[in-house]
Amino acid sequence: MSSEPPSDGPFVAVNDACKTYGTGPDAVRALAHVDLQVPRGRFVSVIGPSGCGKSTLLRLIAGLEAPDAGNVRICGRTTDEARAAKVLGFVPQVPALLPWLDVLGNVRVLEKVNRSASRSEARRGLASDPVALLTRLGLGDVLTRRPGQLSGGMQQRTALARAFALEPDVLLMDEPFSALDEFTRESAQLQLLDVWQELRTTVVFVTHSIAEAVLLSDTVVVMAAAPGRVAGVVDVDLDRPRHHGQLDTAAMHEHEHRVRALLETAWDPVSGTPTGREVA
Ligand SMILES: Nc1ncnc2c1ncn2[C@@H]1O[C@H](COP(=O)(O)OP(=O)(O)OP(=O)(O)O)[C@@H](O)[C@H]1O
Repeated sequence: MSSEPPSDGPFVAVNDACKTYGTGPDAVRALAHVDLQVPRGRFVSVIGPSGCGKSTLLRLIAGLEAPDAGNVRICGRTTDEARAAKVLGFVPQVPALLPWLDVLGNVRVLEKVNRSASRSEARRGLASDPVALLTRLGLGDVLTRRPGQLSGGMQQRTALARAFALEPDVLLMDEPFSALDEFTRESAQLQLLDVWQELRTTVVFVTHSIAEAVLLSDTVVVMAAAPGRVAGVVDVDLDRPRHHGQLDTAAMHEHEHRVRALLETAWDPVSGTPTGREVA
């Protein structure tokens, strides 16, 4: 089966997806009629208050859970078909590294079993060279260290390298930098941008950070809670390649302001509760 997407249409499409956990008075509407379209090669972030359904949305795209209504298509396929074709990669909040393997071993371990068949035939530059990939992510000096000998930032960058090395068509990331301190986080963002700029993998990235979402993304999808829904979308037309020098520019602040304004339409930042206002 070819991994090439249809020439038209989005690469990742979430169509009118609904997901409710539980029943009766305890039911939680985690997602209510959510639509999301991600074109090929785009970096899309999903941001929103705690409990608005970001992780649920990612799990639906990953095929780890099924929507109650609506559907998800990856490159025209169902999520089951996409998983069978190994076109989906996932970077969780907590990196799941194998403690008995060193950094290089952790990146190489899944290569043969998990790389999608189409990719095995056409391995591409950076992703096909684990040492080069790890070096670009700032890990060239720690290739032989085990996870227990790494900082949290190093562990997460190893997990990123492993995900990119599998050359997924779609890479899903669930707050991969949330546990890192600000300084470590900034350098991890830059290294991610550097690798992504070359590989241009289609990414859906969940974050709580407005600055991170704007810096990394082509598009920021803002979600609201109770029920989980899309409050609005902000396209980020800042030049690429991106760099931290852009963080303190008027253009960056303007985009951040638009994301924050959307967040505030559906979430009261003082009480931390949903306003209940639906956003057009
Ligand atoms: N397996 C589950 N069973 C019951 N309720 C769930 C389950 N998973 C998620 N929920 C509920 O669904 C809602 C959305 O959860 P989800 O984890 O997707 O939100 P989130 O936006 O990712 O939150 P956070 O930013 O805190 O990680 C929450 O109210 C959560 O409590």
